[in-house]
Amino acid sequence: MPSTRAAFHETATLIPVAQHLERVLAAVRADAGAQPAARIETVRLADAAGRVLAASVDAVVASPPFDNSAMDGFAVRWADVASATREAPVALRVVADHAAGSPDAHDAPPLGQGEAARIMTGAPVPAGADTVVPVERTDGGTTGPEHLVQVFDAPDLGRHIRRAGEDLEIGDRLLDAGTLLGPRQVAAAATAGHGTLEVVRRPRVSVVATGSELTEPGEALHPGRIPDSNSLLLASLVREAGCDVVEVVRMPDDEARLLAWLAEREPADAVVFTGGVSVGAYDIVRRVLAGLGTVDFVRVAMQPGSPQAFGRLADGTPVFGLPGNPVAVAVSFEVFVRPALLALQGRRDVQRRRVRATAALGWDSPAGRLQLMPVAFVEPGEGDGGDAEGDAVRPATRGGTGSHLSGGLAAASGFAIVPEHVSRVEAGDPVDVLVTP
Ligand SMILES: Nc1nc2c(c(=O)[nH]1)N[C@H]1C(S)=C(S)[C@@H](COP(=O)(O)OP(=O)(O)OC[C@H]3O[C@@H](n4cnc5c(N)ncnc54)[C@H](O)[C@@H]3O)O[C@H]1N2
Ligand code: MOO
Repeated sequence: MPSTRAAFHETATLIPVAQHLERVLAAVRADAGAQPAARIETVRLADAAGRVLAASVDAVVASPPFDNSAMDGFAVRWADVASATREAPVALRVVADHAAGSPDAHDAPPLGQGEAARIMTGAPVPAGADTVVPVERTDGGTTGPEHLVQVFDAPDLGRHIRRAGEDLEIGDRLLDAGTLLGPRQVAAAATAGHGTLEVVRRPRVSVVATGSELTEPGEALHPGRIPDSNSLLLASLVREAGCDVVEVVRMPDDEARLLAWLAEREPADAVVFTGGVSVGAYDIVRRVLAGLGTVDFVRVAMQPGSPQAFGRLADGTPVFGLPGNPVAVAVSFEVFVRPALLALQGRRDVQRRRVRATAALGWDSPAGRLQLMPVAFVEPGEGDGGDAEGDAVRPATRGGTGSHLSGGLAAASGFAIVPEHVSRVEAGDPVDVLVTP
């Protein structure tokens, strides 16, 4: 029977969350700075949403690229129509017709006195014209040999013309390196003249769940067994953080299996283990990785998710050892792994959005530890804090703080952050919430 004696030599020192995070971020930022060329690839704009920019992006064409009409109507010389009223309209000769996309306006002779050009929204404004009269302020123009338009009412000088470069001048900085590209950023890059962008190659991440009790989800449970939920959770969180999952492995608590996997694993930019990091007799991740001498096993002043491991495998790959309890895994990922995976991609802001909310129900928190409580947002009126201002939250798990209550994670929309010095959150107290998808 394996010994647990080593456990009794553990130091009980709790490391502050910020200190452990700093150590993790410093290590992965060093990796992100190494071999910059190998970390970059060029993608078409159509494939760029969800990627992180490797280099800043400047406008190579102006927006708009040329002066164009903001209205369907008539391009005019303002001085010709300044006096127009419904009672005394001004008649102009319609000498051209400019549709959006038509190159004609660029080459057309300048509008002369008493002349107008019919123009559609987005069409280039011809030389000589300084104002566009919307069609509603005219008789619409006549057809026939004498193309005339009656202007009933003059807009201000220069109205309804969208000037070249008023949105972006050539050379304007559009996006900074490290920006996560979404639909709006990709569309803006198209406007600014780009067809492709340089992005950071997606980090490749392996996920390994250890535990002899773990069973394929959906399969019949033999006595003592539970479904493996952590590997699914981690693989989808890894993808949500912009990475590719290269391997998802489930293995029993068997040192030989772990050593064999380490010897033949796929190359990766990071490896995330769950389970087997604590002081149990069968905690193989701890036994094997601690033996490498490059992985530290620590206790962080956090609840849940206190036991944490971080370091490097023999070939230098960063490795996380997260605890096995499912809520602890979800919290550990948010607090340490996700920021690290974003930093590996050169993202500057690696933290989730935080909102201030109100506790709808009270709960306990362990003094001396930062608590991350999975919470659900409650509808106004639901729960005790119904009259509180702003969003209200309640613990998502039915039983409170237990880190095995993974079913309750289904209701969570974030994690309330309870500071170390607080031992009880009362209904009505303000709490900061990390908002997660
Ligand atoms: N004597 C002590 N025992 C424990 C301590 C301690 O300080 N002293 N810490 C407890 C805390 S807190 C945590 S967290 C766990 C961490 O232990 P391990 O990382 O070694 O995790 P396991 O023992 O392998 O598993 C813990 C728990 O989680 C379940 N589990 C594991 N993997 C999965 C998975 N893939 N899917 C779903 N559930 C999983 C596992 O069955 C256990 O119930 O240690 C405490 N004990
Ligand atoms: O640290 Mo454990 O993660 O509380 O369950």
